Amino acid sequence: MSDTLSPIDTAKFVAARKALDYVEDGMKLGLGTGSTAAWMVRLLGDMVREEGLNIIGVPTSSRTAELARQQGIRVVSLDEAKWLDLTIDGADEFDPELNLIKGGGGALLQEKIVATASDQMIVISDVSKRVETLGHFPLPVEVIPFGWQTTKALVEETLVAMDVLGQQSTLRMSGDAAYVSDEGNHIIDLHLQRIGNARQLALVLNQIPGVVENGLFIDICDKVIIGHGDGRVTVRDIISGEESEDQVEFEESENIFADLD
Ligand SMILES: O=C(CO)[C@H](O)[C@H](O)COP(=O)(O)O
Repeated sequence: MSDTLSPIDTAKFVAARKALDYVEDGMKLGLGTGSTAAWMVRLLGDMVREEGLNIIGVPTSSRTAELARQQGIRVVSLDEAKWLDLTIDGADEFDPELNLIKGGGGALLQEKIVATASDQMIVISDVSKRVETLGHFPLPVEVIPFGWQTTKALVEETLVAMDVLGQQSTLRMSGDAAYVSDEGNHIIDLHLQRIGNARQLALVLNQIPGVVENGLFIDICDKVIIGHGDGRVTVRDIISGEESEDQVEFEESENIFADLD
């Protein structure tokens, strides 16, 4: 990877960096999954080492657990932590109400459980994920392997009955085999283009036998930190309605991307 950050990497980096302003000593933190969240975990590791913070992390995937441990962050299960102060995670899309599509990285089930068990969820994202209406990004639906083809057919029938635009669904693959989540499930991606009523769709999908969870996060996210390619961040809080802007300064020499795989 080049030593110079691309605008998209800069945007993700500054969003991740800004999120750490909300981390306090003694917090129990939900640690998200994906490239933006991975950079947040790396920066959090630096903070824990340099400032000696007493932080407990609950990862939302085996990948994040491994990274957090490598970074010297104390990792516990959600059952051990019970309730979290804050979860910081990425997203595939967010709308003006801060409803989200998540699960592009296949970790939506643990991500939703962890975010819901937190006092606050902050999403960190580059500006490209901001949409007026959710649905351009394929909506992931996690299903149990038993009878997954029947579940897929039922999901498609449901989309037709709800008159949702675009009713195609595909089984997510990992090479030649079906993708298997950390919980041993498969993922069906729904290619919808536009989700008119995300709240209703989220509820209806979870009524279908075989569906474990869907990637619509409704009323879960409290704040979004949007990174821009020039180092600016916009912070939007859904509860206060406030929006603020800041500039995150960093040296190219601290390019944490340079040693990523
Ligand atoms: O939901 C997720 C993983 O299941 C990720 O948060 C989402 O896919 C965004 O990833 P990235 O930060 O790499 O763009």
